[in-house]
Amino acid sequence: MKIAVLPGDGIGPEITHEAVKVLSALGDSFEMEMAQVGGAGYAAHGHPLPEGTLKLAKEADAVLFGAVGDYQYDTLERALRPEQAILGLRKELGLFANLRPAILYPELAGASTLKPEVVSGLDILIIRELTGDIYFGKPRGVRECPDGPFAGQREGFDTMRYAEGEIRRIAHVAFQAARKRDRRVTSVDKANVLETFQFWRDVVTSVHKEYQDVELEHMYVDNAAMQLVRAPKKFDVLVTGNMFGDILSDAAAMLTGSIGMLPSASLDANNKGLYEPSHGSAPDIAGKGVANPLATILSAAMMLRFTFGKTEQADRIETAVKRVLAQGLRTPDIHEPGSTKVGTKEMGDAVVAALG
Ligand SMILES: NC(=O)C1=CN([C@@H]2O[C@H](COP(=O)(O)OP(=O)(O)OC[C@H]3O[C@@H](n4cnc5c(N)ncnc54)[C@H](O)[C@@H]3O)[C@@H](O)[C@H]2O)C=CC1
Ligand SMILES: CC(C)CC(=O)C(=O)O
Ligand SMILES: [Mg+2]
Repeated sequence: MKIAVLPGDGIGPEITHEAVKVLSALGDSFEMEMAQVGGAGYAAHGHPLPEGTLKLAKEADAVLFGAVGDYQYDTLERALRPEQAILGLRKELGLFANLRPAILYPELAGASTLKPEVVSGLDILIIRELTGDIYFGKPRGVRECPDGPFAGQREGFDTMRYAEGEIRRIAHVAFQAARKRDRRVTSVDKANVLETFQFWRDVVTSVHKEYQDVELEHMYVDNAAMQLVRAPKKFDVLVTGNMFGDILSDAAAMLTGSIGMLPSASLDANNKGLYEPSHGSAPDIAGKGVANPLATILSAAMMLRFTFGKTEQADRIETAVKRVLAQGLRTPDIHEPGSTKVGTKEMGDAVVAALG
């Protein structure tokens, strides 16, 4: 059981350290090897995804990832920016299915920015396609605008595209996940405007024929964004493209109390995966010891469940997280009167102590 640990930038090293601590406390024999990635990879090796890091990620059974990105690298040419590391890993490892469960722990009902009755009992699963869409489509760039009122000026452009097979495989993931839950899938698109997403809707509808025991509804992304804050509990499984999923999952994170609570699993066709919190490197709080490590710790639990099939160990971590929340421990991102404020390390220590 080899795990490649890639802490990355900003709060990445702090939160990953806590997740490693929790994994090490389980009493299993994981082989964990660390490597630099993102801005740290660029600083050490001149590339955000150094060859050795990619090799390690490919050889390992799973990857535990922190986050990448820092303002100081924002002016580098795009190919060298830290974010290319996570995009490159997703593509190189074929991690097309991103599972982002948004669960509101009862102890945090008062911490959400939404009213408790809107969010209490929330348990939805956002499934985001992760290796296609406008994030990867080519051509892209800045060129001379060929026509129209701005002809001759510079224009920026990207390409949105999805191949049928890409849509089919993520639709299968969504329907199969729904079978283990409430058997309802909402496919989110923008079929009223975009060719790519009319095609998405048609293909999802066709895959649905194999899953007649699962209810399928289609929803435009603007409405989905509204429904997520109006009545989020109406959703069960939400499946969507790379960009819409990126945006909607950050919005869903706030239903759970904080972006620091939302874990994720990025899986290939064989459940080999990369596990990372849904948030970024949070440079604004990096190095202060206040980042919430729970999304990363819960991502490690997802790793045990999906890649290693260690359900009991995954349950142990999730139960420990519930226990520390029940003890009233909160990192500062979660505003709750009467709670006990702790830092990143104290939260990690508390989870270890609560493993039982
Ligand atoms: N997978 C990845 O590695 C991702 C990397 N990024 C990168 O991260 C950098 C910062 O991006 P932002 O847009 O600011 O998004 P972000 O998710 O890093 O931060 C947004 C806000 O949430 C807070 N936050 C995030 N995680 C937290 C945690 N665990 N505990 C407490 N507070 C937390 C931050 O302090 C900030 O106020 C950029 O360079 C961006 O490209 C962004 C998203 C994903
Ligand atoms: C840095 C981006 C490429 C990724 C992102 O925002 C995400 O995966 O949520
Ligand atoms: Mg994002």
